[in-house]
Amino acid sequence: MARFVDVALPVPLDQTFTYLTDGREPQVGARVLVPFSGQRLMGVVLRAHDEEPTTGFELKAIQQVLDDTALLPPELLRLAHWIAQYYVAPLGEVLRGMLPLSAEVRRTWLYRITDTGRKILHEGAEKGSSRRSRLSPEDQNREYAVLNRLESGEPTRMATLRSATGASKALLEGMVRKGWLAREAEAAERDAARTERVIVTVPDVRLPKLNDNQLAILAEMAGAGGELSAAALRRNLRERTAINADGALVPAPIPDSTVATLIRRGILRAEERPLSFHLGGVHAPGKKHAHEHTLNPGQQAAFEAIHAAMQRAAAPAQQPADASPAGFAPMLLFGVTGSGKTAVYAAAMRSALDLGRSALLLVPEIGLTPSMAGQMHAAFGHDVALLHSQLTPDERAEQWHRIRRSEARVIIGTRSAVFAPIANLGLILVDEEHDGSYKQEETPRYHARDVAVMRAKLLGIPIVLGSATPSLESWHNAERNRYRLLRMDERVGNRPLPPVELVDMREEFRQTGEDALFSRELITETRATLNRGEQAIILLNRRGYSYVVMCRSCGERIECENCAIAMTHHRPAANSDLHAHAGERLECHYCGALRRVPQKCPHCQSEHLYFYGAGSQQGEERLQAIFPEARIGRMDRDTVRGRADMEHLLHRLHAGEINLLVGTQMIAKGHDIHGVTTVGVVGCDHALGLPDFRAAERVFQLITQVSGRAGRGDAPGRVIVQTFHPDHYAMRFAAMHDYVGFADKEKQFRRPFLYPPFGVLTNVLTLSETMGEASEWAHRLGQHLHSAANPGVRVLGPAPAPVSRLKRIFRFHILLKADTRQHMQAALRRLLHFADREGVPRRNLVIDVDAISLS
Ligand SMILES: Nc1ncnc2c1ncn2[C@@H]1O[C@H](COP(=O)(O)OP(=O)(O)OP(=O)(O)O)[C@@H](O)[C@H]1O
Ligand SMILES: [Zn+2]
Repeated sequence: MARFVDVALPVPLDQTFTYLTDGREPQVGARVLVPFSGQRLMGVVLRAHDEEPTTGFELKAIQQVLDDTALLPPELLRLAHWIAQYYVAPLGEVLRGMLPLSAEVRRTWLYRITDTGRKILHEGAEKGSSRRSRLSPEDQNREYAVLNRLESGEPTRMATLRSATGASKALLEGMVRKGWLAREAEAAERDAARTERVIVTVPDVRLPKLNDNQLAILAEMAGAGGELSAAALRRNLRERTAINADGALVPAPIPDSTVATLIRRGILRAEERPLSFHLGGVHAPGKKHAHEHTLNPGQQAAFEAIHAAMQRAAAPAQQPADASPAGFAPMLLFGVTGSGKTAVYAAAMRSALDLGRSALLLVPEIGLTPSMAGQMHAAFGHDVALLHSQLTPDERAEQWHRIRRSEARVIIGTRSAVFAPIANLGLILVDEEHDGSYKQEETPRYHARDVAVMRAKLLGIPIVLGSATPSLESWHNAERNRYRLLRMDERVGNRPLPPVELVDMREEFRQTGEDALFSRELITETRATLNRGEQAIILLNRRGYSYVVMCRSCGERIECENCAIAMTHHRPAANSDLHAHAGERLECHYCGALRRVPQKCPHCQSEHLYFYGAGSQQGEERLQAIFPEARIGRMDRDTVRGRADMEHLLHRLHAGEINLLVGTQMIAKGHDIHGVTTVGVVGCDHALGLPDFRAAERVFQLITQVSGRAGRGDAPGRVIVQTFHPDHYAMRFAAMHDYVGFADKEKQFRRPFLYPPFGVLTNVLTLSETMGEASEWAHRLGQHLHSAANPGVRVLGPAPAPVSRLKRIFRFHILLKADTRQHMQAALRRLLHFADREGVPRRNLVIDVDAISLS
């Protein structure tokens, strides 16, 4: 037995820690609790050995072994090592990110009867309890009760046994010592029974005479496909609106008791379902699910390429324990908006299952695209597990263990699902691979898309990155044949991509003399759309009412007290009890700070405060004034706080209850609403001016994606983009639906400056509560970087970060660009050593490899 174990701990130090095993040798990959500078920390065992450490410190012993077997399989341990190396992140922090949350540490015991136990039970049954025992007769009876209870062989939880038999924990442990029972740890069993109430329309009932409210409920249920969680239904009924005799939209709530009446009359039915299986029911009535389509030739070709790659990967039999990268097959599925990528994903995952493998689908944010999870649920039923950030720690643990026990073989999740402990993984899909939410913005600062590629490589399996607007990084890889390019250039059903018109807002001003928010063109087109009974979407990519509050006298903007960020003005919400922050206020969108709208300028006491820059809230108000008859909905962080809000909004859109939608970039995310024919883009220009080399790429992506929402049904679509920079190449190529043209142009700008994908980028930040310290550290690191021999590395800065203060922390940064990853990693290791020597605390240093946000 090994005397020592090396443990990775979640502390910002790039090393592991050695502990004495004290006779309890945990498996590599198991979790342990250990003492660490006065605390008890959970760590993961990486190595067991007999090499006496030479540090001279007195070694401590592990306090508790939490898992009998490795919680993380070797595959994920290898991935963790890669991440720690690649992102220059402490291994313990990487591992912590891989495991379900610490709620998991509370574990339960399962007891099982042994052969000895069975023998005792049978002897007792024959002879009565005549054995010699030090126990009281009551306790002896309890022991028999326990054995009886376990006789079937089913492992049973301690709590269940205790309440069923009255046995104490000590009594059970005594039985384990005598060898009558075996005990094993099982952390997740306790959550298996979590359920929720779902309301279902009973099919084929003859309807009795119903009143208006009852009919409205049935319509609501039909709109949701005949099935809705009780909570969602209750909420939809509470917030229901109707059009009154004057044509105005008025609140028309329906009491919950009406649902109960319908259940009593056998028209609806309530069912208890395991919680994890309600995956979002937003689906337009009559619309087919992704897996129900017969693939068109473009989809079929993409599918066949993926299928063939899976078959090749499956060929060598020794996976995954001895994975060779032979089956690794990265593919970029470049399919225009509305080309039907979801159906390709569904078909590919189906064939992974047919080959006896599991499949992982990563999505940017489940809350924003509930229909993706819903589609996969429709296709794969209870084979699906969901992992996303809105789960409670217990729910998360439950899903995690379902996956680990291979009860779910189709795993859908956001960023951290890339670490799901999936056995026999055969395919990884990354939807909307360009999406910024795949990047984790705290330690370990990994990019889930890139980690997914590495996981596929370590396992030797295919991976598909899908997008209508691939990141330049992925595109570059496809161009250099590192990724196989699969293209779908056509929309399904031969639908055309919508024509995009750029409206020059400078010209608009010259002609009208007015600084209008909406151009005449957009208003005319929107009116025509609404009159035709179609739907329109307008993007206003800032939330709130006005995003700048400025003093006319001194010119100062009102900034957040905690952050170097202008505050946004919010007006009271119309139906204010729905929102956490009602009332008129200023809000910081970085730290959430609120303050009252001041009467006077805080700097010069002038009373002339000026509010400008329309956000989505103001957009909604102005649109309502222009189109009083329109049924307007708003989609932004103020109206959509969770998945239920999003589902509710989408549901009303599909049902046509909303015919004009205004919102932030949330409206651009993958929604497939067939009635939308017109899309307007207002005020995207500011993003072009941001100090970030990806600004043009982001604007191109946003315009292309939001344009992609138009014309997905039978009627053709049309897009109107208002801009002050109609000649900017991001605008021009987006208007022409020319991704390749955009990428070529963009590369010309990036290549000479060694920006990704031509170079490797790292943003190094120093953080401190005092400006002096942050600045001084940055300058010392800067000096080191400028003077050290770091071949192939260019250094920009130090300088205050674009957001120079965030949540009261001052921020300086240095940008590093390198020709190769090796050069970058060498420079970063040297930098960390230097920082360590100079006493710059690791906590105050951010090393953001492949940084996505430079602010
Ligand atoms: N073979 C097919 N025939 C007809 N319709 C199809 C077919 N495949 C998919 N569809 C439908 O086409 C629409 C668009 O599909 P989907 O949402 O998957 O597009 P997408 O490629 O993901 O687009 P985006 O990038 O804009 O999200 C959906 O309504 C889907 O049901
Ligand atoms: Zn703030």
